[in-house]
Amino acid sequence: MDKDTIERLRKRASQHFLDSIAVKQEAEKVLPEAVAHGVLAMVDCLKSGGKVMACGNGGSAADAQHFAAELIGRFERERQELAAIALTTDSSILTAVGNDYSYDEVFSKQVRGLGKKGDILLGISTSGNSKNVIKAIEAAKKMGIKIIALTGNGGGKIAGLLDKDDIHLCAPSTRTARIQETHLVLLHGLCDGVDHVLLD
Ligand SMILES: O=C(CO)[C@@H](O)[C@H](O)[C@H](O)[C@H](O)COP(=O)(O)O
Ligand SMILES: [Zn+2]
Repeated sequence: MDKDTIERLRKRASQHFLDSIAVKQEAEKVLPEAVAHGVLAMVDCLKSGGKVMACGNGGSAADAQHFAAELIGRFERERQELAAIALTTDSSILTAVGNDYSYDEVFSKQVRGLGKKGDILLGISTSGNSKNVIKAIEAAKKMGIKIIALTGNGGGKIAGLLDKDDIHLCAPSTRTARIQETHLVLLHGLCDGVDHVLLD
């Protein structure tokens, strides 16, 4: 690899760090209070025997699974297992519902099948416009399930579905990668807050 190519790639990699830092600094100005509300909602839900159901597509599916793993397993400290499930992992459910109904229904049918009043739906969509996440939110709201929505891009259509009982964490960017990177900080902030309330 010639030196010019290395330098060009080094600059691009450097710019990713700088752009990511800038979005996170903006997010830090506007989102921490909503994270605090999200933490308290989750602790209330979990202490009352509820569970957190998480869903999203692509990178956000990975985020949903990452978050469920940290609640069931652990974040930074040992504690009791917490009830969380990612709706993105059962390939038989995803393929059957996607094939027989529509991909738009893959999360909403699981919400109706598994969810109960008092649970929380953690819906993750960088655009705020993924139809299967929207339908999951609509299903959850009909069942008395509170929504914590992680979005970006101004919140997209999801922003219009939420009411004052829900929690909206909208990353201040229009770029999917930057939004995803901010979502990870938000998810770790939620984990840390839950541990703090339960353990300290
Ligand atoms: O990770 C990436 C791009 O960074 C992709 O896999 C991305 O998550 C997918 O295109 C998703 O389908 C986007 O959906 P959403 O975040 O707009 O709801
Ligand atoms: Zn990505």
